[in-house]
Amino acid sequence: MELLQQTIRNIPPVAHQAAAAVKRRFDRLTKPQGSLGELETLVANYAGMTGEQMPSIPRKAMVLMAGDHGVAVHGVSAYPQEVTVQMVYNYLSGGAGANVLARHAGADMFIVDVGVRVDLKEHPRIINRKIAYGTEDFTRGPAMTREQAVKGLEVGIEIANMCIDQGYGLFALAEMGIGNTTATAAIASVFTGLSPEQAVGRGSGIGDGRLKIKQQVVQQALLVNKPNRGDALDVLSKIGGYDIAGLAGVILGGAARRVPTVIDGVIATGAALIAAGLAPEARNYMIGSHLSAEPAHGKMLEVLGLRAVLDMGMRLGEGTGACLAMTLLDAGIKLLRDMATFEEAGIATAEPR
Ligand SMILES: O=C(O)c1ccc[n+]([C@@H]2O[C@H](COP(=O)([O-])O)[C@@H](O)[C@H]2O)c1
Ligand SMILES: Cc1cc2nc[nH]c2cc1C
Repeated sequence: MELLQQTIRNIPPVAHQAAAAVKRRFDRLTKPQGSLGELETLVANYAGMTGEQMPSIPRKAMVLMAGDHGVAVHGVSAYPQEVTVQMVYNYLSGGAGANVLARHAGADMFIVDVGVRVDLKEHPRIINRKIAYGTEDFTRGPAMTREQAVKGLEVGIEIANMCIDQGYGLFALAEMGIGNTTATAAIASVFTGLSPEQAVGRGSGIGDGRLKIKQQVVQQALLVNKPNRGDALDVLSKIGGYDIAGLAGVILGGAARRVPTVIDGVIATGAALIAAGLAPEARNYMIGSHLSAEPAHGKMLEVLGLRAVLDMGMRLGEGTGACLAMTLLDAGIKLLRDMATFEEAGIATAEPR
């Protein structure tokens, strides 16, 4: 609890001067003013987070939190629960979508077991921080205890600190957990006011029958647990997951040391809602990536004040959208640093209006 509280207290305000300096430089570059659109905003916001007026390409860490969800017993996923652990081995061998796009973005992957249902085989690349063998079924009571939720958050903070100590300057959130879109829909319903029917989507690709069950499951979870939206730790412990807790911790740990986090899809955004509930200032260190196909995602981003930079119908999770967004941020930083100014190129500036 101490690490969590201290981390929250340490989150600094953003450096508005650095963001303003970036905007001024974009206006001096050889292009019509504002013509790089949201790419300019992305880099300016990033500069406000890090405090650098002339940011360099950051070293990138993708933190993938894997955990199982007790609610999976209700058949709310299109895939069996074993897929969580099977995909963890796929990440370790480098063959998942997450691995391909992390390599594409130049990000190193940190694969963390925070709550997978079984013991994993020894592997040099797995970071074992297992808190429990999956969450409890939250239609019958809380998914975890408050203490376990704090532990999950502190795992994320610890991993963030370890990465920052190693020189990483940007995080991408990534997760794997069969059933985690059900937990996320419940969290989304609490923080956005969407009804369970509106918040629940097809996740990994369920049909109409499972969709109906998933809606009932979320409704039941809210009825049984009565999560208090004013207490994010209450929400996380009752209807969250270890993967979500760990990711919320990464956001907080990064924010406390001015390291921004690219959020990824609907589950990572659920973690972002938890982080923002615990520390509203943490929102200033979040970067949106894509708009997931899950129906609640747009509203969740809106509540957080985040903008999705991509809208491609993606719904894989695993940090795949966050990786693509990181490549856009890199492109923006390169433009800021490498384009010529009007003065350097001897090009006439705009006519007065
Ligand atoms: O990131 C998203 O927006 C997203 C949307 C739908 C599914 N997923 C992934 O699919 C898994 C959860 O789907 P489900 O149907 O088991 O809840 C989990 O491992 C997520 O990484 C991810
Ligand atoms: C194969 C597979 C990969 C995933 N990655 C994230 N969620 C997933 C769900 C499945 C089923």
